[in-house]
Order: sequence, then C-alpha cells, then structure tokens
Amino acid sequence: MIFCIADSFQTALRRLSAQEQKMVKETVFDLQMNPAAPGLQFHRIDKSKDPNFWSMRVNRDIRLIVHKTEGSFLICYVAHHDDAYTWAERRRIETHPTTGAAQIVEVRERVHEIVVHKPVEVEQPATPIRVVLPPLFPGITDEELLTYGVPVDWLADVKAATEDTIFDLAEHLPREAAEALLDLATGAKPQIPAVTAPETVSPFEHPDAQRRFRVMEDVEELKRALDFPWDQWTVFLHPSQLQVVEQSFSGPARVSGSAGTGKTVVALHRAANILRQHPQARLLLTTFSLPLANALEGKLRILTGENNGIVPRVTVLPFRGVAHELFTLAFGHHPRAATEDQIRGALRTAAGEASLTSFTPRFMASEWLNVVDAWQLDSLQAYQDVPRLGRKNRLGVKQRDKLWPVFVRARQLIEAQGLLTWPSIFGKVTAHFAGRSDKPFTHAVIDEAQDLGVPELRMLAAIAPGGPDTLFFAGDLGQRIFQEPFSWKALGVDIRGRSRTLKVNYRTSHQIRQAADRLLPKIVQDVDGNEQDRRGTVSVFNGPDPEIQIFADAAHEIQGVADWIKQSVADGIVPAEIGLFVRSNGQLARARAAVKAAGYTQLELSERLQPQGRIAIGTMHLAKGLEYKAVAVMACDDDVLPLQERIETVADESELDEVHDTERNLFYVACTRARDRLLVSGVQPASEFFADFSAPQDRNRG
Ligand SMILES: Nc1ncnc2c1ncn2[C@@H]1O[C@H](COP(=O)(O)OP(=O)(O)OP(=O)(O)O)[C@@H](O)[C@H]1O
Repeated sequence: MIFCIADSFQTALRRLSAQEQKMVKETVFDLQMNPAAPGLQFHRIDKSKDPNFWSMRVNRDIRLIVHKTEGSFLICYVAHHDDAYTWAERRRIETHPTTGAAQIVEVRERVHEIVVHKPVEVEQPATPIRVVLPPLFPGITDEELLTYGVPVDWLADVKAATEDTIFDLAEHLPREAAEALLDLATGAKPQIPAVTAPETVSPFEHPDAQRRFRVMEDVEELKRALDFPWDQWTVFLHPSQLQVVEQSFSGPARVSGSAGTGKTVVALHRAANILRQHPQARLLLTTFSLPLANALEGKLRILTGENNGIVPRVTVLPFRGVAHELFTLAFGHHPRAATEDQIRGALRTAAGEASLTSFTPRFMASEWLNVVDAWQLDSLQAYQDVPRLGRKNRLGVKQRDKLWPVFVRARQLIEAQGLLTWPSIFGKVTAHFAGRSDKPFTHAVIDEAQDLGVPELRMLAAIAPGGPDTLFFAGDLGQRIFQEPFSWKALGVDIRGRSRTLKVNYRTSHQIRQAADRLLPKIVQDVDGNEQDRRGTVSVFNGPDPEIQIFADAAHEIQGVADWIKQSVADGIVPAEIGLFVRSNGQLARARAAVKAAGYTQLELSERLQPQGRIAIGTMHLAKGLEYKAVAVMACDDDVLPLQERIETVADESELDEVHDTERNLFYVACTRARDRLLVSGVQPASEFFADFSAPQDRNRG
C-alpha cells in the first residue's frame, strides 16, 4: 500500500489557520500510522465522478479529501466542509492513457465557464468591437496533445484555445500539459520527460506524477511536508529538476536556467542526496554572500531534518568564508584581508614612486583586480602570457613592461602591512590543498556560480577531489554582475557535456518573466562554448502586466512609488512581501522617501544581513537570490542605469560592452525578484533599458 500526499493538499493546508493546520496534521499522522484504524470516519463523496474519493472528518468543519484504492492511499485536499466537497466532486484521479502518469483531472463538464483573464482596460471604445482571435494551435492532432499529457476531456478546449484564453485554460490542466501548451504557444518544442522502461513504471512513479504526488516513506518525511507547507520545493520536483538531482555526472557539472527556475532548489536536493547516499561525505555548500549562505543553510535543514546526522557533515559558507576558514586551518592564524581603499592606496603609491602617469588610477585598479591579482601572477612572463579573455582591450608588451613593477611594488606595500588581498588568500588556500590527496571536502555544491572569479574557482577545484559528482555548480549566465568571464576549462573545471538548463519558472508570473527575459539575449555562451538558452522558458502562473512609470522629477516618482506601495498593501500584500531596489547607494534616499511617504518604515538590506519583517530596500546587487511578492525597481534614470560613472571611465569599446552587459544583468536580477507584481520607474529621461523591457523584440545579441 503506498501512502502519498498531493501538492494540492499542501497548497490547501497553508490556507488554513495555524490551529486548523495542527488538527489536520494530527489526523494525517493517525492515517499514516494506520489508515484502517477504527476511530477514523470516512464518507464516500457520492457526487464525485471518481468513486474512490472519500472525505474524512478533522473537526466539525474541516474535511480531508482522500483517494483510496486497494493499493494506494492519497491525501489530496483539505478545506472547510463545502469547499472540500466541491473540490472532490469536480475531480478525478486517473492514469493518462498516453503518458501513463497519474493525474488529478478537473472534470470538464463541471467547470461551467473558464474565466478569461482580461488586462485592465484603460479606455472603453464607444462601440465595443469583438475581435475574434484565431485558434492558437491550428492543425494540432489529438495524438500530439495526448503525448503532452492533455486529458482526453480537455482536447476540444485546447484545440479551440486562443491567445486570450490560453493562460486561464492552462490553470485547469495538469502542469505537464499546461507547460507544453505554453511552450507551443511561444514556438518552442515541448520536452517530454524520458521514462526508462515505461511498462514497468507505476503511474505514481512516472516523473510527471512525482511533481504532484509524493510517496511518504516515513513519519519524518511526512512531518516535514506538514510542517512546511509553504516549501513545496522540498517535496515536489519538476521532472527536469529531478533528473538533474539524480543524475550521476562523470565530472564537474552545472545547472543553469533563467531566474526562478529552481537552480538553488536543485543544488539543495543534490546536496541532500549526496549526504544521504554517502554516509562518509563531507560536503561544502557555498554561495556568493553570507545572507545567501544563511538562507541555504536554513533550507537545507528543512529539506533534510535536523536529527539524521546530515547537518554536521555539511559546511555552509560564502566563498570568502570558505577561504577564511581553510586558511586558518592550514596556517594556524586568521588572514587579514586588505580593503579596497588600502589596495587602491598601494597602487597609487607604487605608481607615484615609479612616476607612472600614462594610466588612469581606475585602469590600474581594474587591471590589478581582474588580471594581475585575480590570476595571482607572479612574474612578468606570466603577465605577458595571461589570457585576457574578459578584457578584450589589447595591452602591448611595452605597456605591460611598464606596469609590472608597479604591481610588484603594490603587492609589497600591501604585504608589508601584514595584509593579503582576497585573491591571495584564495591562492594560498589553493596552493596548500592542490597537491594533496586528503581534501577538506569530498563534494562541493556551489550556488550563484556565475559570479565565481578565477581565484574562487581555482580554490574550489583544489579543495575537493576530482572525479564523478564531486563538483556541482548552479548559476545563470544572465545574472553575472561581479566577475569578468573567463575559461573554466583552462582552470581544469571542464563542464562541457555536463551542463543542463531548467525551463520552468516557479517564482515569477508569465507577464513579469516575459518582460524581464526581453532584457537579455536569448542564447548566452560562456567562454568555453557552453550554451544557455532562455527560449522556451515558461512560468507556472499568471499575473498582472509589469508597470513602467516615468515621472517628471524625483518628487513625483517618490509619490508614485508610495501610491504603488499603498495600493499593494490595500490589495492584501503584507509589507514584508514588498521589496524596493535601486541601482546604487546614491539612489537609496529616493527609496527611503517612497517608503516614508507611504507611511511605513523600511528595513535596509546589507552585505551581511537580509532582515525580514518590513518593506525591504536595497541596491540591485543585494537583490541577488531574494524574492518578494511585489517589487519596485525605482530611480532608473537615464544616467543611473546604466551607471554613467562606469561608462565614463571605461578604457575601450570592449569594456563598454562589458559595462552594458553587467548593468543589464543587474536590472534583470532586480526585476526577477518579483513574484506577482512589478513596477519599474525612473525620472524623465528614463533608462534606455526600459525600451527593451516593454517592447517585444526578436533579439539575439549572443
Ligand atoms: N519544484 C518546485 N516546486 C515548488 N516551488 C519551487 C520548485 N522549484 C523552485 N520553486 C520555487 O521557485 C522559487 C525560485 O527557486 P530558486 O530560488 O531555486 O530559483 P533560482 O533558479 O535559483 O533563482 P535565481 O536565479 O533567481 O536565484 C523559489 O520560491 C522556490 O521555492
């Protein structure tokens, strides 16, 4: 007898009050212990088309809907009495005749009308004109639709679907069918999950069924599913996610995908799987910043539970935290890291001593940061030979001859103060562990991998052994905001052939994702030729179109954003679910003023803290990895985004491209933090990126 919970049950559970949830949990635990226990009261749902639906009493008002057959027991739904009955009367659980996956199917004749989502109409024409839209899928056959998992009852509706009805229709269909239709609507070819030996796979084991039914193996697993109904990602994975989680790779591997496709979720499940399968594993889970590392740690605890010996075998730290800890372990004292100001000061002094005036301080700093220090160059020859991939600017042999002594001197000045730069801290850890067979970790799982620099990647390759499944990266090339591109392969981390892309966006509505995707090229390639294709990405839910507002001046914008905050709260969004982002510290005052004008107080994000509980404000860099129900990306004026200061100081054309790319990526990161509601605003003349955001374009800048 299999005992499963359905995603529809978890979603319904979180709508109940805490007290009601508690009672539901007790009932479900009793059921799992013994579904045939005498005290449990079941009533068949007579009006349901499916004779196996039963209701079960939780208290006077709350009913659990279960689906019982000889071999299975499914907890499907929970709600107040009438709502629970209506849900069950309108559904059937069946095995799809073509795909073989178990599905919860809405009974077509009971869905009296499919409400068509209408965008807000600004102006009503005097005589309304009814535009009859053509069907979206002319010529598609029933056979093809069935291969995507469209239930037989719904074939006719799908064939009649138009651009206006498709989103609402999709909400009535099983997810695999909905995603396939949205793919088809955007011209992409739906991917059908590969099932090995389909005849031996039970309907509940089918990858498409596992996204909505999960067998609960033990009480611990059930407890976690009931304790964290908001965290459906812990229980139900998309087939493409599940595949990457379970696949064995012969070397370093990477999962990519646009923002919100569940890369972090995959990284967490993979980490948990490794720890379960290898009782001796010592795993490093690492990411860009401390708040993100803290968030990963919290999520890993939810996923694995506290008491099974897994947590002590994991180290969760930001990239620099790993280097700091391993440096201390290797050398017996803490490293002292030089600040940016100290480094710039050393470069200035060294250039002054050498009377070198032909390079701007900004150029020298960038050359130091991205080339000399990043690659830990230790000789003029190494400087002459280093690949200058990120910096397409040519720097002649003579210029390097002149610059090199300045860099050598700058390093001496830094070290004379007992300081090390971060790349040298990474470098020393790398050198210490590179040749050893005993590594501090057996496996490393790395999130936000698009922002790994040369020193970080080298260290990661040195602190875990090579071989199958030891290094796993998650990242989105379109969200690279800190590092210049470089070849991973040249550093011995070759992921070619082991790169997978996720396509289903769980975070962001169709409307916001579509607009944000227009900011980026559809296909991006890294230096080693690994491609990330954003085409064919679909979202799992619908929402209002993002708003663009351009104001005459900052005062009007502040008032406009304040009104937007008030409206969001009036619409039921709690302040803690609202985030405001600006390009840099210089515009934070505008965000603060907007929150104040709306009558709230804000919490400010920082590099060490992601406080929660009130409206959050921060720079776009700090938006990385976060999500809110409603987001305003404000103060996007023409000279702010892309940031004029950066543009003015570029050394050449290629650096200008790099600035434009990373500024665009930043805007993309900020916009994709929004789940349901997004406002982007600025003062006239507004950011040039607004044009791409609002106008559909078939652009491929790859
Ligand atoms: N299988 C799933 N079921 C339910 N929710 C999911 C699933 N996978 C991901 N999510 C949710 O989607 C959101 C985005 O997931 P996640 O943060 O892993 O995406 P990401 O690709 O790492 O995003 P980003 O690139 O913006 O950091 C989260 O709220 C996560 O809980």
